[in-house]
Amino acid sequence: MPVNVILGGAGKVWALDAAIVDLDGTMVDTIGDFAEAITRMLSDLQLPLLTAADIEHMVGKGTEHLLRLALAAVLTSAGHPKDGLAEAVETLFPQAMQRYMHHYVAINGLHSSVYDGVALGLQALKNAGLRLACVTNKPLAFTTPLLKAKGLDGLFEVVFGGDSFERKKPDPLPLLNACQALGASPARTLMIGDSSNDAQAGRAAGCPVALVSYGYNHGQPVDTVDADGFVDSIAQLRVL
Ligand SMILES: O=C(O)COP(=O)(O)O
Ligand SMILES: [Mg+2]
Repeated sequence: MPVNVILGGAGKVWALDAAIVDLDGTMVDTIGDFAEAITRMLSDLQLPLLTAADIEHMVGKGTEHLLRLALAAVLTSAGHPKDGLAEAVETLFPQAMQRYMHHYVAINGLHSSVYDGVALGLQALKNAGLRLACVTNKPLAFTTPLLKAKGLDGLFEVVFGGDSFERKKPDPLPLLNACQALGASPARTLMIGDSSNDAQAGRAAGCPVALVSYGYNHGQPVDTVDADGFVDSIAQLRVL
């Protein structure tokens, strides 16, 4: 029996069997973790530092993308011309990645917190009969311990990271694989995320999409993103 869920205030009712939930910016505010690991990495490379606000705009498309944007920003601020910037980023990239991974594992979860309504809202969806998966672009080695540290691991039947498959969100592949793992059809699996990245992946997979209003969305207002509903808290996804 599908579960009827309303996506937001005036939202339409969706008959659902499952939900896929994004991690960074949707369940956990992890900007503090990203900022700490990037600061330590940039210090190791003796490069200028970035603010947490700068970093917030760069999160959501996986670690490689984040590090390339961070390196390009600091090289530019240090006066590097646009010409040859991409090559300079690639030269620094392997060492940046090595230092970043080293630091992130040490601080994972220490500078981050679960958003209001996440545990309550997801538990209500699960109690109503929805099967839950977590699909994030965060590396799986950081995802599993973070979910556990924040007491969210027991909610999910399956958890996939940015390195679990050949392609990451916004590609639909991780969502389609999650639907398959849950034995649910995409049309009856809700994608819950915070960004256009999640919405695009959801649309391409054929999943309905609900976005939270408080996440990162690459520094853009989230209400302009094509989605089926918007909520200020996951607890606002109401089961009928
Ligand atoms: O880009 C990341 O590392 C994480 O992003 P996500 O959890 O929002 O998918
Ligand atoms: Mg996100």
